[in-house]
Amino acid sequence: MSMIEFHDVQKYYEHFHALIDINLEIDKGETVVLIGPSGSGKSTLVRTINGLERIQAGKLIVNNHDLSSPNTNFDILRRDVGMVFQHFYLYANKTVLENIMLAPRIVLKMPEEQNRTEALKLLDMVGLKEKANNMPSQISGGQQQRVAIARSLAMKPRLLLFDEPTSALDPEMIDDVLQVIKRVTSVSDMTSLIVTHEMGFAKEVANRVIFMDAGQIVEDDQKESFFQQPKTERARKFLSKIITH
Ligand SMILES: Nc1ncnc2c1ncn2[C@@H]1O[C@H](COP(=O)(O)OP(=O)(O)OP(=O)(O)O)[C@@H](O)[C@H]1O
Repeated sequence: MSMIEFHDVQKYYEHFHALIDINLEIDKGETVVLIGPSGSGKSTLVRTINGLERIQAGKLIVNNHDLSSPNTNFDILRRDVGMVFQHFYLYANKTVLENIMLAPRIVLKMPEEQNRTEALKLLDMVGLKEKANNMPSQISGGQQQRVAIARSLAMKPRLLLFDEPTSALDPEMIDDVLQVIKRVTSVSDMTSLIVTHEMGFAKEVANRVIFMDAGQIVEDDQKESFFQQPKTERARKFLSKIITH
């Protein structure tokens, strides 16, 4: 069963053709990593999936919602589609625990006790239970990003999108966040699409790798084949330039 289907999708920013003939199908439960040079369209592609960017042509189906239709209800779509951004956007005037409990309380009308229990469980999962009553400004950037991940999970998304979740972090914070993402994507039956520049992480966590260049999907392959034998010269060049670890 598909979670995401792109059929001949085109996206323009004014006259700039940012996504060109995108055809892509991602099944429920897959963990897909999206890589490619800066400006190749990775963020744009991910942002079309929850309607932060609209497409101009083609068909885009996400969790059975047709995003190419003018009648799409994005509020309903976004209940099932979480997103973790480069910057964490926590509510600065609310505690870590309150940040996690807010959306389930308001959107899902979850009873308070259940909400608190589940939020604490999620904080435990991201290794931050002892920070529940701290304010976001009292924890590190890496810890804030782990709270943002817990906050997304609190809505029990079917699909979780990550847009360069570690690129705003100090190097020593990156590993903890990547380990949390790895844990989250391996224990649940959620579908995940992750834009990252961390190749070591992509090798560890992905089932499948999509490589974009200049607005197009150039390769779409199982992780092993992509990293061992990229099919195109563009992907070979990209892989030879980046530092792997
Ligand atoms: N709002 C916008 N208006 C006009 N052009 C845009 C807009 N957003 C992105 N672009 C352009 O679209 C192209 C793709 O951008 P996008 O951010 O999707 O690339 P990316 O692969 O995510 O890059 P990076 O790895 O640097 O984040 C770039 O050339 C960018 O300048």
